[in-house]
Amino acid sequence: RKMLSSGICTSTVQLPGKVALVTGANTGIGKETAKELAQRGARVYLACRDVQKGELVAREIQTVTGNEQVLVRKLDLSDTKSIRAFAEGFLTEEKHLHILINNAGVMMCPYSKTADGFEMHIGVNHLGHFLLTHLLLEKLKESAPSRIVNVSSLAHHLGRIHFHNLQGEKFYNASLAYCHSKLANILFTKELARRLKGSGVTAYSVHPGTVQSELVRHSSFMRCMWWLFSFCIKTPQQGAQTSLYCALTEGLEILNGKHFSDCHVAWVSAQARNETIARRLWDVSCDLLGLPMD
Ligand SMILES: NC(=O)C1=CN([C@@H]2O[C@H](COP(=O)(O)OP(=O)(O)OC[C@H]3O[C@@H](n4cnc5c(N)ncnc54)[C@H](OP(=O)(O)O)[C@@H]3O)[C@@H](O)[C@H]2O)C=CC1
Ligand SMILES: CC1=C(/C=C/C(C)=C/C=C/C(C)=C/C=O)C(C)(C)CCC1
Repeated sequence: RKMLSSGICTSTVQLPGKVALVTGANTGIGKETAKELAQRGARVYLACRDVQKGELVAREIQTVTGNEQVLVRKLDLSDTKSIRAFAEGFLTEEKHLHILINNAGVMMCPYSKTADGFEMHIGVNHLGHFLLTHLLLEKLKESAPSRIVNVSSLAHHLGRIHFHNLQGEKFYNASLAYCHSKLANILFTKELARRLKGSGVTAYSVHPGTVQSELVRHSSFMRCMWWLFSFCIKTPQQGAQTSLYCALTEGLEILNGKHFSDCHVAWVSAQARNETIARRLWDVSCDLLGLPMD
């Protein structure tokens, strides 16, 4: 475990008066990320598709950290109506947003579609967070300096953006669909960072490591692997360290748009470095979501 679990966020930054939002915060890496942000005094929004699960976790975080400012709001990233309703509520009730952690994710789902007809991996992992970020961007700019952390994966190395088959209708493989969506997370981060230059908002993508969590729920093989190797893979708390590092470390602004693993800048695949693909994916995503292509 020691070998596979390096990378600890050593920042001592405290967050009184700051507002943070973590998607998929009711379990796994998101829960531990939210807990640490609450521990440091931020008001933390847990954006969860299952509000009941979220409330249980919010109570637990409040008890452990002594921070009452842990709030649960409904967000289903597989439905753009839910994303818009969430954003509308958040923008009405909250003056600031300093830290946005786009953490929620699904892996290896059987072929299925979101409420808007997007393939589930690209729909939830990429397009859902793309829309959410767009809707919250003005608030992030008004709250600058502020940060966006997109939780991607080492698995992006196996990903490709097939623009002619973005929704997996021509061919589909559940593992590769996950990899493609994680590549999209990195391309989104790069293009977002480029567009945000000078705004005081910076964006980072991360690979959290191989982490014990519910991510493997759709694959009995992966569940078995995770169980067999549970002694050596990261705990969710260890998995949260790189997200926390990117959200908290002072002076990280010069690394805007970079990808991190084990709290260090990490190498990404050739496709993930391709600016033309990043720009095209941005435009296609805007088109699919009915957003203006500025
Ligand atoms: N675990 C690992 O080894 C690795 C994880 N990652 C990435 O880390 C991130 C966190 O994953 P991890 O904690 O491991 O996985 P978990 O499955 O434990 O947590 C995923 C979270 O995402 C939420 N979620 C799933 N679908 C939706 C949706 N439609 N709307 C809103 N929330 C949703 C889940 O909610 P619910 O509980 O209701 O299902 C859950 O809270 C993911 O982006 C994943 O790709 C990357 C590399 C490795
Ligand atoms: C081979 C091998 C492993 C498998 C690693 C795998 C399969 C990692 C998959 C990571 C994923 C899917 C990340 C999600 O984004 C373990 C368990 C570390 C134990 C040591 C040997």
